[in-house]
This record gives sequence, structure tokens and C-alpha cells, in this order.
Amino acid sequence: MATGRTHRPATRSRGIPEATVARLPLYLRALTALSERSVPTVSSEELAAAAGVNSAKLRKDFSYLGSYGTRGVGYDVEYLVYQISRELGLTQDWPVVIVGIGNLGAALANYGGFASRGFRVAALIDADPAMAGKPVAGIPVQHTDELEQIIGDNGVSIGVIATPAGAAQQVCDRLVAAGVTSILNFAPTVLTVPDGVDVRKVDLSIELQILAFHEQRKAGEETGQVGPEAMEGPEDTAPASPARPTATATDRKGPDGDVPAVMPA
Ligand SMILES: NC(=O)c1ccc[n+]([C@@H]2O[C@H](COP(=O)([O-])OP(=O)(O)OC[C@H]3O[C@@H](n4cnc5c(N)ncnc54)[C@H](O)[C@@H]3O)[C@@H](O)[C@H]2O)c1
Repeated sequence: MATGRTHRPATRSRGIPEATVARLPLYLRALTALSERSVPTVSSEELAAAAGVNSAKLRKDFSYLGSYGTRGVGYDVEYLVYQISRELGLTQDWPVVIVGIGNLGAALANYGGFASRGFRVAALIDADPAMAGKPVAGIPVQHTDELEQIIGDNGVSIGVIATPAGAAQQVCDRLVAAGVTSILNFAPTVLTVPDGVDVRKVDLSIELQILAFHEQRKAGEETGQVGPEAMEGPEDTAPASPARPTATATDRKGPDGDVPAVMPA
């Protein structure tokens, strides 16, 4: 059984704050779209709007990368794509295993966006013996008995858990013992991991609950019924909008120090 949990400093050793790291994928997504349209340069304002981030924050974030843009020209799109990809470690191939190949695991396995971002699905693992050998997204499912062997053979450091909640901790422990040091957890449970292991969790129902909160607030504003929380100031009363995220992943740390992986779009 794993003991301890992940504790990451707010600033990484190379001096890039976690909040900046959490925004880099948003910039990369916006920049990739520009690159696909062969747009050579972009201003901080344009890129900030496309990424849904405040432009002053964007300039500050890019200063950590040593990227300041050129006055009157803006940022070189291709170079920024390269710089951010390098910073995020995406210039190398990352083998990933998915454990739990039910509805969600199969959908993740079929998602083409992993491969295009440098994440190769090295193996699909499930505890159901009836699934062993059956192809999902062209990859034969392997039984959990082989988990340790698969991790070792493929040098896997990132594991995705899509099992029922009751199995997730045990799966996590086995992944970590086999050498996995980063876990993306879709199961609705809090995982305990040793120091040095990063856990990010994705829970779409939590995101929906946050949207429901804002919907309720907007409805209250329309009818003039403003709740006590709306008296706390403009920062707290503004509804979530794509152009103005209300929280970054690192702002919403879970009780165990793991971090929701879904960012405001
Ligand atoms: N985070 C989200 O937004 C989100 C969305 C949907 C589902 N979920 C969660 O994802 C998980 C999977 O959901 P689903 O609908 O795909 O369920 P599912 O029942 O279709 O699939 C679960 C799979 O896990 C396998 N499994 C069970 N125990 C295992 C173990 N110890 N080792 C390996 N495999 C094991 C089962 O054989 C099955 O194939 C659930 O925990 C669910 O709550 C999360």
C-alpha cells in the first residue's frame, strides 16, 4: 500500500510557477490552431483571447520561457509552439497505459488527440479475462496479471485509470510499484500516492456542477435575486466565460494535493 502523497511546490525547480504550467497547454492549443492556418505571428492580445487568458498574464507567463515577442510584430507562432512543447516535455514520445477498458477506457483509447500530442497508447489493461486479446482501437486488451511486465517492457511512466472507483487505489498502487510516476485518474475517488508521484484527476460531473452554480447565479441576477455570495465583490460574482476562466487547475487542488485536470476551455 502506498503511503504519503504528492506535494509539489507552487514553483517548479526551473522557476516556472505551477499556474503558468497549467496555462501552457491552453496557449499550445491556440497556437497549434494558428499554425495549422499558417499564421506566422500573433500579438499577445490575439493569443490571449484565443487561449481565454488575460493578456498581461500571458506576457508574464511567456517571460518565464524567455519569450518576449517583437514590438509591433508579436510572437513567432512556430517558435512558440516549439518552445512550449519543449517546456511541457512534448518533444519526446510518452508511452501511456490505460487501465479499465470499459465505456470510458475504450473511448479514451479511440481518442486520436493523444497520439497527435506525443502520447502513445502502449497498452490497454483490464481485469476482465473475457476481454483479454480483444482489440479496442486496434490494440489487443491485456489482462491485469501482465500489468507489471507491460510497464517495465514499455518504460511507461504515465498511467490512466478508468476503472470503477473501488478498484482505483489498488490499480494505482500496482502502477506506482511498477514504476509509473504520473497518474491521470478518471475514477471518482481520491488516490493516495507516495512523494514523487503526480496525480491529476478528471471529473466531468464536477465541471458540470460548477457550470450549474454559475447558471443558477446568472438566473438569480436576471430575476434580481442576488445571493449573499454575490455581495463579495466583482471577482467572485463574474460568471465563468471562455474569455475569462474563473480558476486554473492549480487553483482547485483536491484535498490530497492532486489536481483536477480539466481546465476552463
Ligand atoms: N471523470 C469523469 O468525468 C468520468 C466520466 C465517466 C466515467 N467516469 C468513471 O470512469 C470509470 C469507468 O467508467 P465506465 O463507464 O467506463 O465503467 P465500465 O464499467 O464500463 O468499465 C470499467 C472497466 O474497468 C474494469 N476493471 C474493474 N476492476 C478493474 C481492475 N482492478 N483492474 C483493471 N480493470 C478493472 C472492468 O472490467 C471494466 O471493463 C468509473 O469509475 C466512472 O465513474 C469518470
